[in-house]
Amino acid sequence: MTTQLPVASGRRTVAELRTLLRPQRGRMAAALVLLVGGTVAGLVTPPLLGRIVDLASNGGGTGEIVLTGAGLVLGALGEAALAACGAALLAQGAESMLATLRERFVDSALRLPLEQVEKAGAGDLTSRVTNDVAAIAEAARSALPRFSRAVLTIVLTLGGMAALDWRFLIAALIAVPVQARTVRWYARRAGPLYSSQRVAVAAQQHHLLSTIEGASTIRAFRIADPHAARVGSKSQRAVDLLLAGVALQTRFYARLHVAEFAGLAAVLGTGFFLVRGDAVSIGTATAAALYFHGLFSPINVALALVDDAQVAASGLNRLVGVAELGQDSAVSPAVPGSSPASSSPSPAPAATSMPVTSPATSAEPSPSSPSAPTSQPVTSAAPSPSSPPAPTSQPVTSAALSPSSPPAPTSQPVTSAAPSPPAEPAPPPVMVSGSHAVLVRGLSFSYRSDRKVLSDIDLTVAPGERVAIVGSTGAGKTTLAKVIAGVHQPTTGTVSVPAGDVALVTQEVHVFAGPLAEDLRLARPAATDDEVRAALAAVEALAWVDQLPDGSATEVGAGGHTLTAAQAQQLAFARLVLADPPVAILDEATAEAGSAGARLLERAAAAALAGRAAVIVAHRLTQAASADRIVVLDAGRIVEVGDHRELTSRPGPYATLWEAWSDQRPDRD
Ligand SMILES: Nc1ncnc2c1ncn2[C@@H]1O[C@H](COP(=O)(O)OP(=O)(O)OP(=O)(O)O)[C@@H](O)[C@H]1O
Repeated sequence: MTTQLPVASGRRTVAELRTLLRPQRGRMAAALVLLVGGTVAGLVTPPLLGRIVDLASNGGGTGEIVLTGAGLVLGALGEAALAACGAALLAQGAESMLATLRERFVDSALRLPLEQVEKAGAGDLTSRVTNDVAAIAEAARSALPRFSRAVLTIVLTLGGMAALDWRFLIAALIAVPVQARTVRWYARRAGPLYSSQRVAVAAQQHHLLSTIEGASTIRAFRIADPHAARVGSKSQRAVDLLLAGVALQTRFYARLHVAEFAGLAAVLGTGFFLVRGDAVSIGTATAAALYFHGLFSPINVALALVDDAQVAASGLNRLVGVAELGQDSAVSPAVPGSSPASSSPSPAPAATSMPVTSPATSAEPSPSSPSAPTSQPVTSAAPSPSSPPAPTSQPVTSAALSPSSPPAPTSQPVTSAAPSPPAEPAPPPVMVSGSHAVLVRGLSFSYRSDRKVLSDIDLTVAPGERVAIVGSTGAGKTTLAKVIAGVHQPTTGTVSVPAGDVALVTQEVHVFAGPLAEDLRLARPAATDDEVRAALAAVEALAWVDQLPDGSATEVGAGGHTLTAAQAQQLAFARLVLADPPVAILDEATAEAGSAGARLLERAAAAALAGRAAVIVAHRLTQAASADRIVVLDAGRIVEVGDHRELTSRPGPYATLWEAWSDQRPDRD
């Protein structure tokens, strides 16, 4: 089930617009002055035409008529020039505001908790950056200048009518109640309709995208028909709502025409009686009728643009919704305990002395472990609520390594990760005996409330230690890796990665479009050419990279040189080398390739992991055999811990897995 990303309220959006408007104030004020000037220049036309009527009916001189005609031409030219400049300035200002909002949206979207994006589906974000931005851009470019001019024309024309004779203004205002009712009637229906249109289009795009992305799976399982039917029903819903919008607009215009008829009849009738009573000349009555007729177009434009405004406003609310959400989540890592990799939905224990004497199944480092933590006791104080926010580390390492990497956690040495509100007293310091790279305490995790996927996990990984997680399919290996990496938040318990960044490398490696070296620099933008080459050499990729048409400058990714899955995986390892995080999580990173390729990738992984703590989800048990420690998971619980020699020397779950795997292995390496 998908959960749409949030939509901001109208009030929040207006507040956001006000902030965006601040730097554009000068430009917008100049635009307003120009537009008012243009409108006033246009409003001289009806009185001048009325004057020509009077001159003609009273037998005035040709010279005077020509002079009035010249005034008409000047008025038209002035109107055109001033209005064009004003509209251009207004559009520029609006575009600049939109550009800023778009940048903030992208920035926020990249910081969103992955879980939230996954729940909302890719279509939601995509439709916000495509359809919504297009609707707002269109409104900013064309609707806003037209709307501003229309409103100015209406206001100033009504003033012009009053100047001719106040009774013309009263007659013209007869149309207003009908128009006001029409607008209210329309706005009540249009808002919800456009919102549901956007939701329907987002759902349609989401299903379309996921169907295209999963095309090979759909074909393999022969489930094309139900998928096509699902896309069809989503499309039908979007079409129905779009047609409902067209029907609504038609009824809207029909009502407006009634208002126009009533208003014009009233103005002409008033003119007739005023001329008969010698209160005004025929020319003045003509000017009043022309003024009122001149209102048709701007009133229709302004009211019709209510339509565009509704569409743009609903798009704007959706953009601001994400922009604000991203700000919230960007801020949250600074709050003690709320960073992805150091989170705790439940309050941390008051004080814990570690290492805790662990039961046989607790995955503490064994004393014989080659990289056991130092025995020097380290007191690490959990940040108190009043302490300054922990500095957030660059999100570059994790984000660049895998599309499913989480935002980087805080780099503060947080061992206790209670999300205590500021009002609560500071949690007492947690005593940690020995340093650690990853500390998992009492962790449980559920995707759905009715089923625990992980239960009572305690795991400590020492700096530089390599821990392999093994277990049968569905045991919870990937889930544990993702929780440690911060992709998922623990349901209960704590995960802390005190040393700073953690990088997740999965087998779904994304190669970003662009030169290969730039792809690697996503992990470390400041990396020199030599560092990039050294990283490639470390993972044994330099030889084939040098053979590419333009070496490391070769365009790769979508539309560029196609890389094999193994090459893409090597690039992911090279990014890991460049990012140089103290902790790396590998999830089946070498499971893709065939046997020879797998050995190459295993060497690349080993090189990339050198010197850092690693949690490796091991499907090939050779990965487990070479690890410092092996953690065996079964149905979400740790059932066995030890190194390969230890675990194969006695009967147990790992020995059984090893035996079964050794029997199947064709190469027995
Ligand atoms: N996104 C999800 N939503 C709901 N349940 C899930 C989700 N991902 C995994 N699960 C369930 O959680 C359990 C553990 O899955 P997980 O992928 O962590 O196991 P695994 O040991 O990595 O398995 P495998 O070796 O097949 O990858 C399984 O029962 C799986 O069906």
